[in-house]
Amino acid sequence: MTLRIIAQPLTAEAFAPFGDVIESEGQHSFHINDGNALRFHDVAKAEFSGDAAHVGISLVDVAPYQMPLAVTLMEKHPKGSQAFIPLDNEPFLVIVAPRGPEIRIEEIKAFITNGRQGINYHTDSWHHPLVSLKDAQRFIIVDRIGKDDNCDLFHIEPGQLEVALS
Ligand SMILES: NC(=O)N[C@@H](O)C(=O)O
Ligand code: NI
Repeated sequence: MTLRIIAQPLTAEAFAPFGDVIESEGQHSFHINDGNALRFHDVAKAEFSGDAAHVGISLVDVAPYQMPLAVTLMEKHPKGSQAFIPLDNEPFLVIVAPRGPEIRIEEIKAFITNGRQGINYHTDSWHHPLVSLKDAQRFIIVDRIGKDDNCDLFHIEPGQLEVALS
């Protein structure tokens, strides 16, 4: 029997156990550049650990996934946070699970972004690899750059879990 999870609209409150929502709504802001710009300040924290590592900024082009999404893999990064910021103003799917050594599929949560929102997974937060829904989408990634391994995987039996938009 396949468990089907319906993605819910992403909110900062619902996502708080897993990370930060990168958005201007509800954020502390102040004017800069002689009042010509409004800065939404410190909306998410980039974390990393390890000596020969740093926080880097990358770009990624993601091919769309078929929906409903068959979930067979989750991952986490124990040595740093990972942020994805969309550049195409298109909603994308965010799938997360509570912290811990194992994942119970009943506890997995799925969110759909509003197209403007980005997300920042906290260090060691279980998540599905980045899922775009329409054409190839481009994102900015802000995460730990290092030569050592920083990706724990959790495999889910095919046919156990799918995520749908409605
Ligand atoms: N590795 C990478 O850039 N991305 C994945 O960790 C992911 O969460 O999509
Ligand atoms: Ni990741």
